[in-house]
Amino acid sequence: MCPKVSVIMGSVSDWETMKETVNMLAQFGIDYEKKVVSAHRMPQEMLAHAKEAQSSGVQVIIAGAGGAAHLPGMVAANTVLPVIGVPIQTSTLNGVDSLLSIVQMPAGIPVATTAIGRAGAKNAALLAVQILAINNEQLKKKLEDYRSEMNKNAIESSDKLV
Ligand SMILES: Nc1c(C(=O)O)ncn1[C@@H]1O[C@H](COP(=O)(O)O)[C@@H](O)[C@H]1O
Repeated sequence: MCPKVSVIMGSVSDWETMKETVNMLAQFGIDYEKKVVSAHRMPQEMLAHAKEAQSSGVQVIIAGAGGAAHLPGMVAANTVLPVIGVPIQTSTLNGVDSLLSIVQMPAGIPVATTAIGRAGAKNAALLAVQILAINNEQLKKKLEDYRSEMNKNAIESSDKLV
């Protein structure tokens, strides 16, 4: 199966966070690929990845990066596929550096930016699923079931207030 979502990250050190993304994609039965691709350390490979994604059947790219997080923006500049950026939490500046590097794109080249860290990594997957579900009723139903389950758990969580 060719991957529908390409999950890339600037370094193997981002994997702990980006695992949340692939786990959520797997939960929805989405075919994905995962790769280390760095705009800084692998500029030629990054360019090739962005340029070839669409023709290889990818529909959404999720890019996690920390610090001077140029990867999502540089990938977005080289494809018209939707790009979702995940700011990795950093030890020096808590991920605010990553967030600001990803979110402040100039008009014309959007990157859909999530929250910092693991919650953002999870939401990146959910947003990708929502994009894929636009033309997929089965996937839409899975998203509705996921929301219902979350709603039920939240309501029942009051019982834990003892
Ligand atoms: N932000 C980028 C890019 C990029 O944007 O191209 N390449 C690596 N990195 C980030 O550098 C941080 C530290 O990486 P190392 O742990 O490998 O030194 C990682 O969070 C990675 O995403």
